[in-house]
Amino acid sequence: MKSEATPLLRLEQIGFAYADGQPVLHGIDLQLAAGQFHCLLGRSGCGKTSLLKLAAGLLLPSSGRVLWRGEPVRGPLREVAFVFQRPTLLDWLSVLDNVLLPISLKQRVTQADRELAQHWLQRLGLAEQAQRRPSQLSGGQQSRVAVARAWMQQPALLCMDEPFAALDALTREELQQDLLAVCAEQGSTVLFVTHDLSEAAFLGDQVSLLDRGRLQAQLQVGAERPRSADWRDADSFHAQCAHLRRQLERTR
Ligand SMILES: Nc1ncnc2c1ncn2[C@@H]1O[C@H](COP(=O)(O)OP(=O)(O)OP(=O)(O)O)[C@@H](O)[C@H]1O
Repeated sequence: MKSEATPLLRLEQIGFAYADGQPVLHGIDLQLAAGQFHCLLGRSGCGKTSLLKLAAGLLLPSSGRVLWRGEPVRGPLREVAFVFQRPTLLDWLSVLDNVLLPISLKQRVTQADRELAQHWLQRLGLAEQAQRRPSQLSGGQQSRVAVARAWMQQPALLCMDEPFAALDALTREELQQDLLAVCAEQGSTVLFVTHDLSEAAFLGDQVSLLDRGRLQAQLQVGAERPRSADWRDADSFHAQCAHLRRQLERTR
């Protein structure tokens, strides 16, 4: 019998190598409880995306195991939604139909599905854009559509791979703020890849710092939720960033 304390996701001593045989990840232990926001932080090429794919069952480990609700993962997890750096929207569909895509690929779209999609578009400030094509939107708006589409799936875990990295600094901060607000409303569990330490400090409850495929440190971010935009100006936020920077500087 699984205890109440079974984490949603547990990675045990994960090692991974791609087909070319080069090891990419070594002995990673990580766990994620329901409702947590966990950031994977590290320099380019340290293995963040590979770890995210392993967590979602898109890759299988070479050694160790991934447990989802206490059960070994053997393939892609259906309860997981992904948001990538590029929004990957289909330009021959309207914004609304892009948001509905996870549903329309599986079954006939109902009126309730349309209402839910409209809800997410409205929640992310895109109500006016529903009938436009993705190419008619700004980069920030396209990222919002990708986030709305992920929420349509009502995922138990949201995996995000540098979703805001291509955006300008202010738009990125607005999206981070909106993401936190929706996560708080939904009680979402998020695994979020970034190489931006201030993004990790602002969003994460925990930050796992990766260095050349190894977990170098795991840090708790001591700030309470909800975190407002004002927190970015607070001494405690700057202290978190400075702490992460010192840890990151130890990596190469
Ligand atoms: N399909 C693949 N086949 C072989 N090696 C790969 C493949 N994908 C990634 N790698 C290698 O695995 C290592 C980790 O890559 P990964 O994309 O996980 O890092 P990352 O930290 O997400 O990088 P970035 O921040 O630049 O996106 C790199 O050395 C990369 O070259």
